[in-house]
Parts: sequence; structure tokens; C-alpha cells
Amino acid sequence: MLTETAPAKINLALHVRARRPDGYHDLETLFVFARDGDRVSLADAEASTFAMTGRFADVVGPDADNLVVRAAAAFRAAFGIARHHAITLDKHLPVASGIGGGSADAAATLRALARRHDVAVDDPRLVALAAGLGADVPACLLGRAAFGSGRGDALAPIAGLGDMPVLLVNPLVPVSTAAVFAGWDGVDRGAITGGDDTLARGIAGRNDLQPAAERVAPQVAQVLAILREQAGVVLARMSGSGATCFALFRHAADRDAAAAAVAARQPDWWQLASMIA
Ligand SMILES: C[C@](O)(CO)[C@H](O)COP(=O)(O)OP(=O)(O)OC[C@H]1O[C@@H](n2ccc(N)nc2=O)[C@H](O)[C@@H]1O
Ligand SMILES: Nc1ncnc2c1ncn2[C@@H]1O[C@H](COP(=O)(O)OP(=O)(O)OP(=O)(O)O)[C@@H](O)[C@H]1O
Repeated sequence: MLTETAPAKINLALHVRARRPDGYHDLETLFVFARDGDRVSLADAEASTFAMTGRFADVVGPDADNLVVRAAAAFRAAFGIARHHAITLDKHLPVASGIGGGSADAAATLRALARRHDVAVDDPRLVALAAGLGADVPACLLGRAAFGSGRGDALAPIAGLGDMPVLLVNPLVPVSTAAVFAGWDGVDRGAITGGDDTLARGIAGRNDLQPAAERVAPQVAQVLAILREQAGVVLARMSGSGATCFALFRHAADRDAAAAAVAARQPDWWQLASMIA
């Protein structure tokens, strides 16, 4: 059995630049990844099967639409694989939440299948498959800090944050990525600037989708207000199209104190205390 982690994706900054004729938007983003997330396991089998475990297993729609199933089918077709696999998704990340859950799962599935069938993880055919599954999937396949442009799928590696404590908080209101992009006001507020210091670039940046996300999920403002008043916060911002927000800390003790404070005030919100590599 092979197991791959599907780590939560975080957009340190997300600048939306223009609407495109194909229904997508040109954007610039700084992708980083937490150490924790979902898990995809794969074993050879007589027939193709798919099962889900974990807290959010019941929230995802029908199996045929699952990005894990779609990723496996696309891989088998592209590489001419006749062998079947039993795949299990252990679902811990909230669904439709801006931290790329489905994209991370698809990428972990591609990584597991690539390992099993001796395909290099940077094989251009694998990267093309990933882009076809979603704008975020190539970044999740790369799985390391990167500058993303175009739809978010033109990637250039950047320096990581070097083990920085992070707290992710979601008010458990699902937010549709398409609806949030549709609510963007169309104003280009400028490129992501700065040099080699990824954290400084992130801090100087913005998430241009936040106002539109707040119209769908007003709780985002509340999450950010609570995170920003915690001791030791270096940066608190919404990730992706929301509603998950992240807070970065220098010290794990500050992160853990913030997690306890959030849990005391909002016991029903989802949280993940992790590290950014
Ligand atoms: C907001 C981000 O999470 C930032 O990392 C991503 O850009 C979204 O990536 P994703 O969830 O993989 O997106 P997809 O599943 O490809 O697209 C969902 C929908 O979001 C909108 N979308 C997505 C990416 C993009 N650059 N422009 C868009 O307008 C489109 O309406 C699209 O139909
Ligand atoms: N394995 C999966 N996990 C979560 N959602 C999935 C999965 N497969 C398909 N989906 C569908 O994809 C949609 C988006 O879910 P996902 O959790 O990937 O969004 P997200 O966190 O907003 O991602 P992003 O940050 O890439 O926009 C949901 O409506 C969900 O039904």
C-alpha cells in the first residue's frame, strides 16, 4: 500500500489581474503548503474501488465527481494502465474552503500512481493531466513554495518559509470558487512585488478575493478579526477563494494559544494547527 499526504494549500497572497475570455482569471499568487491535510492510499486490486474516511468524508458529492476518481481515471487513460487500484481518501480538510482540498487530493492521487507505475513526478504528461483537473492541481503536484501566474498553473519555485507555525481556521461555511471569482470587482490592483523574501512579499501583498468571499460568507471578517488580535501573529489573511483564513506565527506556543482562544470563542469552527515548510 502506498500513502501520499495531500497537504493544505495556502495562498500567502492572491492578486487577481484580469478576467479572461475562457471564464478563468489571470492571477498572481504565492503558494505555500502546510505539513498536514488529507491522505490518499492506494493498493493494487482486482477492480477499481474508491472509499472515503475521515471527518469530512460525508460532505463530498458522488464518487464519480470526486477529484481522486477523476485523477485516477485520467492517469490510467494517459499512461495506458490496465491494472486496477483500491484507493482510499482520508478526508480531513473542509470542502470548498480555499485550501485546495480537492486539488490536493487529485495531486496526491497522481503522485501515488506515478510512484506505483514508475512515472517521474515532473513528467510533462503528468503536469498536463494535473492542469486539466483544476487550476490549483499543478501547484499541489509540485507541493513546494511557488509563484503562480496565468490561471495559477504557470509555476516558478520560490524560497519557502522554513518551518513557520500556522493556524488555519474555517467557519464551516462552504464557498464556491466560481461564485467568488464572479463577485470580483474587476479592478486590477497591481502585481505581487518584492524580491527573494517570500514572507515579506506575502505580507506586502493582498487577497483580492476577500471582499467577494465576505459577501458569500460574512463570517470571514469575523475569523480575520479574531486571528488578528492574537499575540504573536505575523500575518493573518484569507486563503484562495475562502472561507479558510490562516495566521502565521514565529513561535508554536503563540499558535497554540491562538488555537485555544479561537476554540473557546467559536467551538464549532474548524481548525488545523500545523507548520509551513
Ligand atoms: C482561488 C485559487 O484557489 C487560488 O489558488 C485557485 O485559483 C482556484 O483553483 P481551483 O479550485 O483548482 O479552480 P478550478 O476548479 O480550476 O476552477 C473553478 C472555477 O473558479 C474560477 N477560476 C479559477 C481559477 C482562476 N484562475 N480563475 C477563475 O476564474 C472559474 O470560474 C472556474 O470555473
Ligand atoms: N476529493 C475532494 N475533496 C473535496 N472536494 C471535492 C473533491 N472532489 C471533488 N470535490 C468537489 O470540488 C469542489 C471544490 O472543493 P475543494 O475543497 O477542492 O475547494 P477549495 O478548497 O475551494 O479549493 P481551491 O482552494 O482549490 O479553490 C467541491 O464542491 C467538491 O464537491
